[in-house]
Amino acid sequence: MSTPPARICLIEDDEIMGESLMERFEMEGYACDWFRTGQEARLTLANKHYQVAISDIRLPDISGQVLFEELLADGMALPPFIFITGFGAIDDAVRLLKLGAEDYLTKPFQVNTLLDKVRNLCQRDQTLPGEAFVLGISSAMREIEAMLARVAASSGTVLITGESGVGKEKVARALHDLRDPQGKRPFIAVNCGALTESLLEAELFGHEKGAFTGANREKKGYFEQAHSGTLFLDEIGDMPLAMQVKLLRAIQERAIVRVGGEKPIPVEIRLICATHQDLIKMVKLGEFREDLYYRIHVIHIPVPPLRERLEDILWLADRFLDEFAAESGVQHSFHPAATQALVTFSWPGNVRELRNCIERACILSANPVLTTKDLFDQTLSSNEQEEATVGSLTHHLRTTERHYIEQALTAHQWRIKETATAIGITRKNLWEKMRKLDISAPEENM
Ligand SMILES: Nc1ncnc2c1ncn2[C@@H]1O[C@H](COP(=O)(O)OP(=O)(O)OP(=O)(O)O)[C@@H](O)[C@H]1O
Repeated sequence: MSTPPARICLIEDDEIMGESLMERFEMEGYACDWFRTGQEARLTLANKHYQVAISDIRLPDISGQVLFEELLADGMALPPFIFITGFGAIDDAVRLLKLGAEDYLTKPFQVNTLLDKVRNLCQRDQTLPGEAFVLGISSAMREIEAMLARVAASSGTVLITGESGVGKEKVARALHDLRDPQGKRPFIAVNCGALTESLLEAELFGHEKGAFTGANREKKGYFEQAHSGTLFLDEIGDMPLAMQVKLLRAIQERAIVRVGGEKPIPVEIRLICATHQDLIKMVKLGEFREDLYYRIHVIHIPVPPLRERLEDILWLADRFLDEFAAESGVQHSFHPAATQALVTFSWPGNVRELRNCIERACILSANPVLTTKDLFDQTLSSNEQEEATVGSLTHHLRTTERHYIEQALTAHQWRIKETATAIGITRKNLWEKMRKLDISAPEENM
């Protein structure tokens, strides 16, 4: 798998400066997202992984310092920040370094100096352990990756659960690849729900010549084809009860008997099962064998739905853009409003739906910058729904800002001047925000 380019978040309102930096970064092989306002950058930083962020200190809507403080207060994992300060604003820069910024440059500066710093930070990020990000950047998917690394050495049966389209097969494939990085062993995927009972047995275990009408020659089943590698049984909950007994026997005995045959054939496989169904409930209803459930449940990996791991959305979306660019030769990108819409949509069909949505937009859009309409015109039935998703984002930001300001005020005993200084805004600005966000001091502080 080729390594994706290091990603830079550039926050700069000056058109000439922004454009020339962006061009230079792209020439040097980086992927760069350029934001003109702090608010736009904030939304994306919350949901996308960058190796470096570069921000001007003076932005039209918010100071770079306030933006940085707000991001820190949101408690998210931030990339290293390099600030660009005006001449003589050393005090600002020192304050930012104390807050945790990585570095600063004073205007005018040599672009090569900035590039050196960026290069060093990107190298540092790549050397971090466990940062290969095969499945996603959310903590949930990173935990799954860490778990796969632990499980890879064993041969225990793995059960992967999760809603349809969350990437269960992708997880199974990642586990297989960990065990077989050279790609020399087979990975056989079977959808148990797609085959009838009689077909399933012959497909899984194979058949001897003459076993049934039409069996003109002997045939190896999926178990034998997967020998020395991985057999992935998707939709295991759809497997008929009679087949479940046969599967259990094959797992216990590490051998199969072909349809029409008698001789057990030993098979050495890693078995991975997956389902979107609630197997425990099925066991209680007598629809799934309890003994098989315990046999395949040795290692359980639940994959959360996409709406519960928002950080993965834009990371995946960018991967899909790169994937389709490699096919079509046209590199699309997202308009900032489209980026917001991607994050706020609930994705009931999970990663599959996200991928389809981006693929469709890449094929149909005449413009390389994809808009919300390009992505969602067919998914959302009306403008009202679109407004509703954006509305919920506004609500989220308002709630976050309110919470942050209330916390800062409480920490400073509701003293306006101190709080305003601490969060890097003027007293007037703080009063305005309090009025806008409907924040008032508790009675004991009045
Ligand atoms: N981490 C990921 N990175 C890239 N693509 C992904 C990832 N996860 C899922 N996908 C893509 O999303 C689609 C659905 O993934 P997958 O088939 O693995 O889901 P699933 O949970 O097994 O679905 P189902 O329950 O329907 O079998 C596929 O096109 C897959 O390539």
